[in-house]
Amino acid sequence: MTDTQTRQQEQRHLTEVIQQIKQAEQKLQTSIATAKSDMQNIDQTFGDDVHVGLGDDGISMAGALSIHQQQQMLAERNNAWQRSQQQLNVLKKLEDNPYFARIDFRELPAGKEETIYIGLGSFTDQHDHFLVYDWRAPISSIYYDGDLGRITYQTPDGEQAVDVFLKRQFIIKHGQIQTLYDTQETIGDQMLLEVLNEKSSTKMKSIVTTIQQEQNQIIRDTDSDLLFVQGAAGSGKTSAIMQRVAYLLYRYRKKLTSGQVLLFSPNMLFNDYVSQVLPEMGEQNMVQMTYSQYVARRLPHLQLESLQAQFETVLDHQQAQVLHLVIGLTFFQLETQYAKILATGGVFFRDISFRQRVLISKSKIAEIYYSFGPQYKLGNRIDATQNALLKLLNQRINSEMRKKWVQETIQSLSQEQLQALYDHPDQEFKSGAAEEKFLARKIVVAALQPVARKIHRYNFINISASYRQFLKAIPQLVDLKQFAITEQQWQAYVQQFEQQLAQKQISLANISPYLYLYDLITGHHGDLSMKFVFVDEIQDYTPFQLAYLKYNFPRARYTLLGDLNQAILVKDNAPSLLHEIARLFAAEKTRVVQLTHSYRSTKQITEFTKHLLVSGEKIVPFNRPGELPTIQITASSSQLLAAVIQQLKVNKQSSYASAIITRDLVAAQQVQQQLQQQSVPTTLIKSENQRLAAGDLVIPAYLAKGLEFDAVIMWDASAGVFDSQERQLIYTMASRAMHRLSIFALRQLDPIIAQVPAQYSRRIE
Ligand SMILES: Nc1ncnc2c1ncn2[C@@H]1O[C@H](COP(=O)(O)OP(=O)(O)OP(=O)(O)O)[C@@H](O)[C@H]1O
Repeated sequence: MTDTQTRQQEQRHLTEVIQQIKQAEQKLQTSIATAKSDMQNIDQTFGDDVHVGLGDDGISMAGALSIHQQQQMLAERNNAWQRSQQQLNVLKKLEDNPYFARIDFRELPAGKEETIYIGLGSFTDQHDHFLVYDWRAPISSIYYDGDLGRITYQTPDGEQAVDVFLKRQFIIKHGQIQTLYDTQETIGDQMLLEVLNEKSSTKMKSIVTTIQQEQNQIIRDTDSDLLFVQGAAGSGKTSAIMQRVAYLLYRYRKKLTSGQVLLFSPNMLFNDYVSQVLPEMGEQNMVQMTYSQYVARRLPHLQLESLQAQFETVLDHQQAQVLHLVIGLTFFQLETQYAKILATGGVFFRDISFRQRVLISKSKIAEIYYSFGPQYKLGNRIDATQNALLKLLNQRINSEMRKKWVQETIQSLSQEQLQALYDHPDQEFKSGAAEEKFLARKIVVAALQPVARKIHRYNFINISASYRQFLKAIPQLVDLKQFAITEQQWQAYVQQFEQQLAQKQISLANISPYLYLYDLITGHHGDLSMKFVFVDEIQDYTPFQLAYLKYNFPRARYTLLGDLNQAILVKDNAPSLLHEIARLFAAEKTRVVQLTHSYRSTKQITEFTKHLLVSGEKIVPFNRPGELPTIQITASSSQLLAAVIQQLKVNKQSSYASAIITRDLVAAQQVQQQLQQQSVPTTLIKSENQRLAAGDLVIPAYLAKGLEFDAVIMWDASAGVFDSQERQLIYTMASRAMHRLSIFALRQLDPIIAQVPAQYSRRIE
């Protein structure tokens, strides 16, 4: 067959499939219309384009949504009508672009020839014959996993071998074939090149048509309890997460809901950035939050150190040593062991007060708590204490009823309020005294309600005193010398913690051990319903945090993704992180995957950025040609500004949106102001609670994490701006660029950038 004939034939097939899809759509629409009239309310509350946690009035709203709330919202949307609506949405997408690949194969040893088409979702005709296979169906993996010839894939009944003799890829737009390629390779480079050449957008896209073999391993892994993915910048880690969630929702449909999948993301901007990927694939978003949100939500009265402060805090050597202990796995284990000691002492309590009087004193509570024998576990002990306290509270009702305030309250009530207290109108009493007693009891019980609620919520535990006690006990629990810390240094740390707490502040390093102690005392078992937990940018987590996450979601399987070369918050700790995490999981259930290919940037940019690293040689650029990154060193600040303005213009001419990335927030604010004075409009991204805007941005490095831009302008990469520890920060900034990277410095270039061999960049004089 000639190329033209092939194309015509494929177009005919396409048109035929689209026709059938349209018919199916009509049918579904009719049945939805009927169901819809029954379910008006749900329709209004949970419209299909409500993305979880991302209301139109700003992302900050999502900050208030707890995991539980997000889960509920997702569950409620999971009703039959919503599912039909979802199906319809998938059909609408298929109508435009039903499939992106065709595979011809024969099942081995002796099957007959078959042709299948693969698309975003499955579609069958009236006879249940598959016209399009979902990309997540078992058979579809042969598209991603191998070349032509013998390939095996996993079916529910075990491994199946096939002989593949045609692999065809399509680019279809609005029902028309734009391009088709027959390919020998796993996924043709040409198709990938077309996709990667596209312009950036404020929302991440799905990569379903061009998933690479090494990425497919991650997406379809169902065996590991811990899947650890180390991948270079731009290697598709985040993309793989999104595809993996979609895959898991398909693979375990009916057993797994999107409310049982949780993604910890680096910041809220990132949540917004990835918010469209799953809906685009016809799936609901999973629960998403940042680690800070997760922990801070539990301590609303304390102020948690901000992302900016965390990034900008500079520690001296001694402080860093101490911190090293506090964020480590050893500390987690120490605390776990410490819980055993708590059965004999070390838990502190608060007085239970009522109307400015102590009702049950802390010493009384301690006496009750420690009256239970050693056989009581901490969780049981606190519950037994709670019961005893509630009983005591009950006993107080009678004596309280005789108090003056009760009489005064009764007298102050209006007739209406009084009536409301009776069990029913015209309630009879033996005597006036009996009636008075009845009313007094009602008043007292109502007034004690908040006290009972506090007891139910364990408000009688003094967690800060208990935690302080734990910190003070540390020198007895561990040999500080092993951590190169003196006892004095440790005391200084404890003192600093106390001072912060007195001001109602807590650092990110302390909040997790603080909460963990509370959990141990209360016997909190974590969220057993969460089945999959994803953590992106794992290099910015501490081993303690990861151990604590595992404690909180004990039944979940974990996918942890990161790039140890991009550790910008937890400096120094990255190399040992993998080692420490591995200790939390059984070795046979742990899988480590390395992604070495980098797709985001042009070959020239990746070649340049990998030389910023000490051992970046393992990074393999994708062969997408572009310009060399440029470096321009100016003699004065005004020249620097003028050069950047010029670069913005040049980028605009190439239809590139630019991101000016600065080292920190102060620099970003200054740049934006200077640009404003020159009437150059840019959007300053200064907080993670903002949304990404189209057009040119100014953004500090720690907020640019995980994002990408057509053109990156690295602002002020002059000597002295970055310290020698900030190689990874520079790498993160530069590796955000997809098509163009321009570096600007004042007078002298930063030494880390200066040591990149000259052939990888172009100097502009
Ligand atoms: N298989 C693929 N097909 C098409 N595009 C891809 C593929 N893999 C990755 N990309 C593209 O490469 C870019 C980088 O991907 P992604 O953001 O997932 O990488 P990452 O590893 O999370 O990067 P970083 O660690 O630097 O944030 C994105 O634009 C993504 O769409």
